[in-house]
Amino acid sequence: MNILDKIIADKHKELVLKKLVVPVSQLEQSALFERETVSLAEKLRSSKTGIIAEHKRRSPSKSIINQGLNVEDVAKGYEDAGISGMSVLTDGKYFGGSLDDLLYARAAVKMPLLRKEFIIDEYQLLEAKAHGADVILLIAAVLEREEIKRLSEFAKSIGLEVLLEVHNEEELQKSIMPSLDMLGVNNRNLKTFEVSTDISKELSGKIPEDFVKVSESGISSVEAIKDLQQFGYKGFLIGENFMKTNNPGKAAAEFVKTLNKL
Ligand SMILES: O=P(O)(O)OC[C@@H](O)[C@@H](O)c1c[nH]c2ccccc12
Repeated sequence: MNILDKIIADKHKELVLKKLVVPVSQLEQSALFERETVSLAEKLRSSKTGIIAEHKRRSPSKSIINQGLNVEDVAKGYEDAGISGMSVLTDGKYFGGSLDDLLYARAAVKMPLLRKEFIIDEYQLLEAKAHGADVILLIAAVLEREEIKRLSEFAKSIGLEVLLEVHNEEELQKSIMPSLDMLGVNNRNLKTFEVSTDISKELSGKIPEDFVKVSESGISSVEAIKDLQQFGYKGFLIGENFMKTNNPGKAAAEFVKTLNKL
């Protein structure tokens, strides 16, 4: 079984247990459930730099990235860096994250927050909303077209934006539908962990204009961004490059500054 299949199998188990402990009614009672969300797509459309910085403690491909930071400090640092939004990994087993991370980030900042999770069920969308997310991720590699449709429409109905992630043309073609806001191309193949921005370039022309294009993973230089901007990308999801430092906010601020100068 590849890692992605393993993660999804675990997610199914985790969800059965979670639903026993926290019923939907409880999620809907969260004060955050009524919160008006902020649009990441709009921020990206109007930004010159379009950085979405991620909070990621560890990953299956790199093991430990940074375990010693406080998520609120990271969130504030990112916000002060003038980026467009933040991605918060909430998977515990493989990425060392939690819904509490999302909640603490929400309490610390106003910018759009993406719940970075392996979404397979509406319940996780209610959780995202109840913990202060503005945007959710759907991964085409693990969802059928009908599931993408159902989940994205549900997300939109509770005010969440949708970033759909693909890794190849087949995933892209099966996923295009009006209930998506942003289309992300993951430069990391989640099955083999190989990283190359070539895939973002290859797929760029096949993404319809109405979606904001996001290039995800393996980005560590401003030159790579300048290059991807030529292919129409407006958003750039960066994790490790900032998280591996002891001050991700500062690293992001310097990155944005250099990018603005180019
Ligand atoms: O740390 P990187 O290489 O900058 O990548 C960030 C982000 O794109 C990556 O964490 C990611 C992209 N899609 C995902 C899906 C699940 C988990 C993680 C991811």
